[in-house]
Amino acid sequence: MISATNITMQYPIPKRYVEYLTQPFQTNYFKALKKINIEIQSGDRIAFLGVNGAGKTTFLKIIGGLLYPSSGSLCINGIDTQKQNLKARKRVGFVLNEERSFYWRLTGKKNLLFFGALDNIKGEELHKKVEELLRMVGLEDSKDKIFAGYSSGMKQRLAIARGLLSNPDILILDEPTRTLDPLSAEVIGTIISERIHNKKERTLLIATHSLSEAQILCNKICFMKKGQIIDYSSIKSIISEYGTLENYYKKMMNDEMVLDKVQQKIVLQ
Ligand SMILES: Nc1ncnc2c1ncn2[C@@H]1O[C@H](COP(=O)(O)OP(=O)(O)OP(=O)(O)O)[C@@H](O)[C@H]1O
Repeated sequence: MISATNITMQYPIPKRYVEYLTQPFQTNYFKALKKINIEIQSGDRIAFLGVNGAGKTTFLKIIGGLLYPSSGSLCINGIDTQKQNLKARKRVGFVLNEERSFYWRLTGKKNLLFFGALDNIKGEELHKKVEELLRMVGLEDSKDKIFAGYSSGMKQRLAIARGLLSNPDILILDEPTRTLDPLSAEVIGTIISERIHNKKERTLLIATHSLSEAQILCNKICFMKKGQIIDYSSIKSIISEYGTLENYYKKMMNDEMVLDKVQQKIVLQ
């Protein structure tokens, strides 16, 4: 179980920008997360939705132990990610949507061997694990190609394999199909639903802007707005109330637009 209690995240604003802000907005910090409280049950598959800048990636990085919150606590199966960071991080695999962290001149297989060794997996066990993961993500025939020669879809599949090296209970995927064409996106979706979730009752946390991806891969929605969770519901209950995820999303967005207009009016008057 993942348990977040009063998680707040403040990013520093560089001094040179602060002087352009007018009172009452003049502050040295930007609050990206505001008192987040949530309990996520093991085995749940949750889509994090919300507009750009809502705080999804920041919150997922805190769950993954890649960022420490400014205040509050985050526990994974009772392990506090700040007090026992390494132990908690072992339970979580993180698939970021960026390629820079791989070694471009190494083959896909050698990249996985390198990251596996960093995870302290050794010898025969490491080789077996890497071969198994390459098969799982359908890269067994391209494992000896250098990473630079991979397509975006192949790079993303390798990133998923890397996220699974430590056999984590929780897999976090940040916009896993953002840069992919529809067919490559479908392949990733199939890998996630048929080979990753089904294999082990893994908890999946997926930040996405694709409602169809959310509906196919997940059973719950966590809707974020301006650093807060404004809704956490099962997709079943959303569909029975709103008919479609699109209607639900529009309702959430309309509320936001109405709120923004009200705030604009207040500022303008
Ligand atoms: N390292 C950072 N330093 C300063 N501000 C940051 C940093 N990272 C994120 N932010 C700010 O925090 C807010 C939340 O960002 P975050 O990336 O978590 O949102 P998001 O919901 O994942 O957005 P997107 O859908 O665009 O990925 C944004 O306003 C962003 O500009």
